[in-house]
Amino acid sequence: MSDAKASPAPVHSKRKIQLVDFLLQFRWILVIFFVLPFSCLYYFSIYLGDIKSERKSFKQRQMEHEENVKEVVKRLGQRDASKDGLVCTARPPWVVVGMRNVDYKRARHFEVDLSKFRNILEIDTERMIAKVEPLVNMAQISRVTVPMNLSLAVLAELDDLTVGGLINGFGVEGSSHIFGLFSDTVVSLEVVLADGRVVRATKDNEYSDLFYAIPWSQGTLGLLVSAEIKLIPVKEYVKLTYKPVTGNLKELAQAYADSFAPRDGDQDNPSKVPEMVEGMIYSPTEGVMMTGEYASKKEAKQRGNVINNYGLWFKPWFYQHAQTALKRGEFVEYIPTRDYYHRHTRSLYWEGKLILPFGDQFWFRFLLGWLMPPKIALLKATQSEAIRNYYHDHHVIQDLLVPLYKVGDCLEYVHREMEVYPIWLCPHRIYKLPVRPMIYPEPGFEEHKRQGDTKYAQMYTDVGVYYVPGAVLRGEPFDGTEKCRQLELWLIENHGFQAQYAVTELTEKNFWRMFDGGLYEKCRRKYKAVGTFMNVYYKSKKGRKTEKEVQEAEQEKAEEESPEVDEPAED
Ligand SMILES: NC(=O)C1=CN([C@@H]2O[C@H](COP(=O)(O)OP(=O)(O)OC[C@H]3O[C@@H](n4cnc5c(N)ncnc54)[C@H](OP(=O)(O)O)[C@@H]3O)[C@@H](O)[C@H]2O)C=CC1
Ligand SMILES: C=C(/C=C/[C@@H](C)[C@H]1CC[C@H]2C3=CC=C4C[C@@H](O)CC[C@]4(C)[C@H]3CC[C@]12C)C(C)C
Repeated sequence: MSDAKASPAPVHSKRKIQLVDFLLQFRWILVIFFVLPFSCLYYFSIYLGDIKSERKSFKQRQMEHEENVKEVVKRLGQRDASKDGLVCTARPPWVVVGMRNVDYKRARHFEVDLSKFRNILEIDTERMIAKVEPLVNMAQISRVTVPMNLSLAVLAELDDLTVGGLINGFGVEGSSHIFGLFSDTVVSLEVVLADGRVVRATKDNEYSDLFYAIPWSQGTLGLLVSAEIKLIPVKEYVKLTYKPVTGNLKELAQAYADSFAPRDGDQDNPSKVPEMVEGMIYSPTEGVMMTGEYASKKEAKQRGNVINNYGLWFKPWFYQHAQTALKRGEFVEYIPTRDYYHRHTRSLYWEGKLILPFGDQFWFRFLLGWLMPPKIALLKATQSEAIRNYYHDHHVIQDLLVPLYKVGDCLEYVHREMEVYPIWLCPHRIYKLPVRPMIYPEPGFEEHKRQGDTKYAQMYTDVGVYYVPGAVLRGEPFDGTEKCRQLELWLIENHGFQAQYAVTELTEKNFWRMFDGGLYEKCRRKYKAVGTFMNVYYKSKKGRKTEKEVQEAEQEKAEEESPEVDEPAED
């Protein structure tokens, strides 16, 4: 019998208005007078740091990198296992992009400061590789590579996302139906292990197990100090086609699949598969599918073509602009490539609407649009406990990774249980690998020859569900915690995965039903992470860590080491 039972029919009683409703309603005052100006200064100081970094030669950056790695090794060596806590990075909880409370950083732990690791170390145009440190963020890398007509193969959308977070967690973008997740575009990882050894892990060297185990491990196998990432050639513009679709949710899901996955299975044929894809579902009956191709400046500037300089501060928010296709019909425009990559940043997808309800109005965009977006770190630093809890209890921010053929079911589930719109759809491959990492395709998927699948990868979709649920908008009760728990069970039953930046209610048993722990545990023991780094479930679990939990985590020992696993790793 199904574990993830659908909830009973909606209760139409009214939810009591609480203090937090007022806090949210008037949050814009704090945002306009404090968060936005300080965000601007914050962004500017980061920008100055980037410029300072860019003025150094690659050689100098590499030399500094080597010194900084030595400092990390030294710091790890200073840890006294008998009294210090387990290791994690020194990034404060409020600085990170995710929704989790990062409670493990509020309990006993041993911090390693990686803040100096913010340089682009090399752009190798022959190997088509960017070597970067883990705190390099998406805005920084696109600012350097796009003018060179190069880009990371998967360039995650929000400016502030870091390479370290995207590799140790997950990253996805409109090109992921070709290249997979962010971690699939990584060529090598330079990692400081628990015992202080610095190793370079690639797909096919002696550390290939570590290479495959690091994605989704949340920094619990070692400290990443640099990564080589695949670059692709790009052009100055993206020619974007907005196609409106109507029908029921299953029909919308099919139209979305048809927008990038040829029904004849010719998924690797560039003439049939667009270079970029995303879908927006605006209601149970309406959506807009967007497909993009890189285009040269010459092509974009040809007579009759519409250029949309989307980076200009007063431009309408992207999801609203795309929605106009429902009224005006299919249209095409040329967007400068970097503006396209960061198209959802200014409005934080559509979460900006709740934070600044008039942020999308023309007068606001024109006067203050240049200050947008508020820095997520400052929003988090200034949100009270009440607002934080509100986001857990009466809001949904989740990314659901589901097989493409289940997108229709997933949309119906989300509609029935949460009624959140708009919904973001972004296809991505999950590769069949020689080993089984934490996330993996459905066993035997290739036999079904489903739309989007190839012999070597199953096509998935990131279903992004962010916003206020219908019940909450109507003033009815909504139990966010229970809805989240049910959603996670639905994902487990449907071979789906939950993005780890989002809040989770998973028990440890269910966490390891969703994610595969085989390779991860093996690497934890082989690379002596047990007893030095926290366990990924301990990091993910919601709620303050009790002293008992902290002690248990610190005392965790690899009790069932199999001899084959226990072999010391070679240098
Ligand atoms: N478009 C997209 O793909 C989007 C992705 N996201 C997700 O948001 C998350 C947050 O991003 P961000 O703020 O950049 O990352 P975080 O700083 O939140 O890092 C995420 C995890 O990775 C670990 N980590 C980060 N850097 C290192 C390192 N150098 N060595 C070892 N472990 C490391 C962190 O460990 P520790 O806890 O020790 O600090 C943490 O557990 C990402 O994981 C990403 O998946 C969110 C929005 C959009
Ligand atoms: C995963 C993706 C995108 C996700 C974004 C929509 C969310 C990622 C982090 C989210 C936020 C973090 C912290 C916040 C502070 C709160 O006070 C308000 C909400 C928010 C700004 C929140 C908003 C949604 C996110 C930006 C990709 C894969 C598309």
